[in-house]
Amino acid sequence: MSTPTILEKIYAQRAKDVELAKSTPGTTPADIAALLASHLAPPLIPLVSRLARNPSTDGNTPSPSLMAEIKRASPSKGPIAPNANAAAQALTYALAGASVISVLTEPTWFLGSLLDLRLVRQAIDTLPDRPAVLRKEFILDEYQIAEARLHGADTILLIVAMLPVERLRALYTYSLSLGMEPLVEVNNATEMQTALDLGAKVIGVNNRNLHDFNVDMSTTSRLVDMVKDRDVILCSLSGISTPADVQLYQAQGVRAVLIGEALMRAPFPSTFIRELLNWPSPSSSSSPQDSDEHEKPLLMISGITIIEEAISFISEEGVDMLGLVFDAQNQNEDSIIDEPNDFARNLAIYRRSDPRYFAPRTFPPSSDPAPWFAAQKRNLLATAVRPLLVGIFRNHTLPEIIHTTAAVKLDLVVLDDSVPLGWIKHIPVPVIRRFRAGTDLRNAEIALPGLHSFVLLEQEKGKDLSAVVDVVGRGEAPGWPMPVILGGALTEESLKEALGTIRPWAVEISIEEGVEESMSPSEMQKLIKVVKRA
Ligand SMILES: O=C(O)c1ccccc1NCC(=O)[C@H](O)[C@H](O)COP(=O)(O)O
Repeated sequence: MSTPTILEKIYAQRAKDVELAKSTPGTTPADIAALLASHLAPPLIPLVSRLARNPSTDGNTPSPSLMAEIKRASPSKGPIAPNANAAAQALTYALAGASVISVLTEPTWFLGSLLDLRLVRQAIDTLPDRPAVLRKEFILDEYQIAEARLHGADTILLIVAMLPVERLRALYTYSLSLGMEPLVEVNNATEMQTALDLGAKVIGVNNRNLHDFNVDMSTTSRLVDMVKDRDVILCSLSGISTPADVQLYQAQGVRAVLIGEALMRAPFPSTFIRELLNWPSPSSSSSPQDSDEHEKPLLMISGITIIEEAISFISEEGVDMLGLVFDAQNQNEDSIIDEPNDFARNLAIYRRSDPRYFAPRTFPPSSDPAPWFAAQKRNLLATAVRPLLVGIFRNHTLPEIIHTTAAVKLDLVVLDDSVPLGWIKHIPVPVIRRFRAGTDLRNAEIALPGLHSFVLLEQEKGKDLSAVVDVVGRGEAPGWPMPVILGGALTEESLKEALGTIRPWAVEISIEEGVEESMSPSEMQKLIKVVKRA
């Protein structure tokens, strides 16, 4: 009897692993099916269209898309990066422009897990154009496909060399039934024909022979002609580590490259990715308008409670956001909260007479990948409507907030950090969450993506800026400082210092009377000047 190859060994071990999982209470096939039927699998994105878009499709020969792999170890190389943080690595790949994150979930030889898959999905879930998540696995049973879907994969791998054709077809069909177009892996012309006969839309040629570990970079080149003029995305997998590898495949019509080891070993994966794929750095692809807007902070005047005051501020040039206070415990005649319909009527009349509200909408100049808060800021900066109406709610119930937001046609809502985070999903406009910078913010859910869109840090009288510096410095992702709106008790000096160091993207100046941070009209004018000159 011949010694089993590594692929045969992995197959045998995985078959045992699957049987064990299937017989474990809580993860039986019936359990997984019930969880899927309860809508517990997160939403999918389609692999084909995600792969077809890449960060540099402008040129005549578009760059291949990147499928970036999380690979702690391998049978051929042993440990590569055993202590890697799968979620952080995936976020880095995504922000560098990867179209797919490939997650090896095999535990024995690759040190992967379903937890890695789930964490990867979670880490990139709130990115505006997130990469697809691939469960890179030795799939031999429908059970593994259902597991993949439940844990957040958008696609799975099917290895032609490992499966009898009928099994391959059954698994392919099952994956499609769950909405996932698989990546079908081949290593020679016979396997390529099998993949084509299957109707696979995404075919990966593995340059590595999975029986003997031999890596032959011309494997992909030899099979390119078999997919010419077909509706197939051809990918090249394994052994890719230099720009020359990518350029050669690009010239041959390869549309995606899957890279594991070289990325896991790169000290600076983002830079490495840009060099490898010859992608421009994100800043140079942003338009001057974008960078100019980023430098100049927006001005938010808040604390307005009276209808006439609001209308007069709206007509004033230079105010970007207008904060209207709705305080359920402090109502008086003519206040906006008492007469939201009056305000909405007046506002509608005003808006009809103001050409700014009919200015053509501009769209974000750049579709560079960005994490949640940076993307929210970018989207807001792209809106032509100024001033944006911001409702500052105090002591209200959720239904009251929802009703008033609609009645007054608010663009944004400010909520205190004491308000339950869960409310945010139900409020129909983006939410600014206000935190007091004087309190201990280390465990506050400031940079939690996916709920509030913006963070307002309220400076307290007599305190230095260290708490704000800390929040900004910790950032929302590696290399991405946390964008903040700065408000509260600001002086000319502290504001100048903040604009130079923490660079808030907006400054809130409150004219509300009777609160600790209220200021005289002359103080307010001084602060406005500082913001406008920034
Ligand atoms: O990588 C191995 O040693 C290996 C051995 C046996 C079966 C599969 C194996 N790797 C899986 C892959 O296909 C690669 O992880 C993937 O293509 C990335 O390759 P690389 O860029 O060379 O890490």
